[in-house]
Amino acid sequence: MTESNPAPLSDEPVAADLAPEAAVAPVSPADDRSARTRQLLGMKGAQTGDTSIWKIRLQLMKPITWIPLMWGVICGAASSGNFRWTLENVLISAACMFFAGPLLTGYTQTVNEYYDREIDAVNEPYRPIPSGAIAPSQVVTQILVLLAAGIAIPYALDQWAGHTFPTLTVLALGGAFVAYIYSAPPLKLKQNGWLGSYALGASYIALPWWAGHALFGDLNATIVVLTLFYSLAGLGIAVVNDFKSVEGDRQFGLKSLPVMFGITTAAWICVCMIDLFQAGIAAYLVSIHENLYAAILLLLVIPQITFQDMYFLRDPLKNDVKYQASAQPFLVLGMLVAALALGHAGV
Ligand SMILES: C/C(=C\COP(=O)(O)OP(=O)(O)O)CCC[C@H](C)CCC[C@H](C)CCCC(C)C
Repeated sequence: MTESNPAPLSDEPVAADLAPEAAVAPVSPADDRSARTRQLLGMKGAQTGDTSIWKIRLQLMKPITWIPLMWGVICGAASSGNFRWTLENVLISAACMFFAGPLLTGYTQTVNEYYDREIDAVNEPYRPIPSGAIAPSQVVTQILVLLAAGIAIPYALDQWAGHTFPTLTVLALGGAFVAYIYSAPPLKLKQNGWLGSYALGASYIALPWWAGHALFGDLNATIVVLTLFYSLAGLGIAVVNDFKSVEGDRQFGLKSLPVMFGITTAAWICVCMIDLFQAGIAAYLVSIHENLYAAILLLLVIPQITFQDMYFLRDPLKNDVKYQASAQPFLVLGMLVAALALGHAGV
């Protein structure tokens, strides 16, 4: 069975029997605690065996992945140049972060888990659907609830902002659509390494940025183009995520960059994209005379290059998670620096 020709969508738990070893391996109490936390956050190295349906539902939504989207909203609010520290603005921003993170990213991840259940039975059999912890029909209900709430809140925020054109609602609908075609057949963008990774990078950097910007200011073409450019660095980050599943991806015909180019070349493509596109944003900041912000952004790229050299390029398969944990804080801080510069320049 290949990814391009996926299994019929039955209501049966997919593959508890494909991964019996995951359920019986003995673990120490410390390992057990860590595995449970990883399970709840939706991280690699989790364990099976949780019986609470709410914990399983949360695990499907991968809370760890909400953070970049929530951060993107903050960047957008900063780049609008209009954010003021009032209680109302803080609550409104929190509502925007809530729909971008828990609701729509939660929806995205749940859709992804649903359509990936066959391949996950090979790559990560401890995940909720392949381990049999939740039935696919329950997952579909979860997807619909998250989607409905993830559209209702931006609609309310459009009313608050007095938008004549419902920008936030349209962004949410567009994001939900991209999320769907990313994971679901027939398009399944993730099958194509370039397209899928760019969709992911843009959705994690540009879309929430646009939402935060539109909430407090006017979303204009310059911000749209710049953030789409920034998303090419996000593409590099997205590819880092593909090294862990290279064997299963190859087996299921998914053309991720590591599958297409091999581990070493793909790792170099990753780091070049991450570094060069951040540097490109810094160059733009210089061009609009935001030199201090540009210098800070470039300084934040240096530790990322260091971690690429120390961890990622030496062994991308072993050090992918370690690299992300070490380098990503600098990348996301750089996003905020760029956003503040744009807000300061009144772009
Ligand atoms: C499902 C996603 C990544 C997981 O991909 P993959 O299956 O390759 O990796 P795993 O093996 O680790 O599962 C993320 C896909 C993102 C998607 C293209 C679009 C996201 C849309 C946003 C959530 C919408 C935000 C809207 C906005 C207005 C804030």
